[in-house]
Amino acid sequence: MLAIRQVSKRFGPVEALVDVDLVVHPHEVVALVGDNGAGKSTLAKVVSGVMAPDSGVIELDGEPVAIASPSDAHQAGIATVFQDYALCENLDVTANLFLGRELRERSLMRDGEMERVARGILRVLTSRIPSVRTPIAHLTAGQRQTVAIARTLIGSPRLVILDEPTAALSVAHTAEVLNHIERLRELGLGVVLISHNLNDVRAVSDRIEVLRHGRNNGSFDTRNVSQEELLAAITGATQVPEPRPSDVGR
Ligand SMILES: Nc1ncnc2c1ncn2[C@@H]1O[C@H](COP(=O)(O)OP(=O)(O)OP(=O)(O)O)[C@@H](O)[C@H]1O
Repeated sequence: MLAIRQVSKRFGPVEALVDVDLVVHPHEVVALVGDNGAGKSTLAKVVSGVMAPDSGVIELDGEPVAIASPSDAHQAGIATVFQDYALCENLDVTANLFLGRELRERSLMRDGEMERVARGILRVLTSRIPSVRTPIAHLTAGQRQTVAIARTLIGSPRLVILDEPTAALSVAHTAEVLNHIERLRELGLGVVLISHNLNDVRAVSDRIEVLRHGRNNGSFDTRNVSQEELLAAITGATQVPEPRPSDVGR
């Protein structure tokens, strides 16, 4: 569905991305991992139209597409949840889901219809948010992440990119968000999960792509990769053998 080919992006002397490739299929969760500064967020921003790459091609269904703005990405069916969630605290769940894309009939907002759709989306995600009329300010961090993910489903996306969705969450809320990611896959979407948490990545992804210093540094089937292989790809280290007892103190 999505293919990123040979994408590069530089910030002055910093090579944030160098000839990066990434492919995502429908019904697939691809985890994008790498150390701080590896280029993960830059790649997410390029695919979501927040910043333009210096070179490279983005293809959807095998056809090159120009994603020059977030609105282009939205039109192409690409939705992204960034780390700050970008929710309005004073507005309720429904208003946040439809922010800037409100359903209207002539000039009147179709509140009832928006509420119905909001409830439907939260049901699909098996969310535990009690009411779609609750203001965001009254929600837990986990529930806010749920709303941010639910918002991606307005407008029927094909690909959802989640940038560190569990970074600020408790164990229970993390489990809930991982469950939402599984639901997105069941719905047939492609998901790119950017995460530092290898437990989360292992729990929910089908494939793991490693970035290191802005370059591809390994592609693994989640079921078959060992923790050591993953860490070696992330850190760039080759396997260091354990010191033998006879070496200790030398
Ligand atoms: N707007 C910018 N201006 C200058 N340098 C930037 C900018 N955005 C990112 N960089 C640099 O590009 C490189 C890649 O950054 P990026 O944020 O994509 O990495 P990351 O893998 O997402 O890291 P983290 O896990 O810490 O979020 C880093 O060296 C970073 O300092």
